[in-house]
Amino acid sequence: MMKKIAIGADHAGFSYKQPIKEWLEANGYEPVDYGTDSFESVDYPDFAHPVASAVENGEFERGILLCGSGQGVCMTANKHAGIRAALVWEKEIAELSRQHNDANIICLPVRFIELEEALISVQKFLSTDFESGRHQRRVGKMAC
Ligand SMILES: O=C(CO)[C@H](O)[C@H](O)[C@H](O)COP(=O)(O)O
Repeated sequence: MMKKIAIGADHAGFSYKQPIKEWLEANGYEPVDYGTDSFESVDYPDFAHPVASAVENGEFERGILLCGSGQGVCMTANKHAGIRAALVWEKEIAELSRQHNDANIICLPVRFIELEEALISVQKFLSTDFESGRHQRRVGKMAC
């Protein structure tokens, strides 16, 4: 199931969507693209909600969201009860978001991260396991 990855962006995240899709395909993943498809100004919740819903309902194990700062898509995705969306700006944060937080969506700030760092972060996000143990207890306390 992990092989299918949901990906979505607003206009500010659009420029990294294609390179990330190409990296996913080159590394054995199957990206499913929820848009947007141009630099025309759009509203990030219109793309973050569908990706979050698809991960939440089990269609995908992981998702990738892109916007200018990463904040808008992250805040939107985290409105979904089954989502743990992580704002990631470098690879170690990506690893920690998996090891400690069992993140199921990575949110990348395309206006503030180099493409190479974004790609390495995606790689870490997809290949790092949750450590469980004390972290499972904490993740279990997230819901309110
Ligand atoms: O949600 C955001 C910021 O909280 C994202 O970074 C958006 O991509 C950004 O707000 C878009 O800004 P723009 O001036 O409309 O291009």
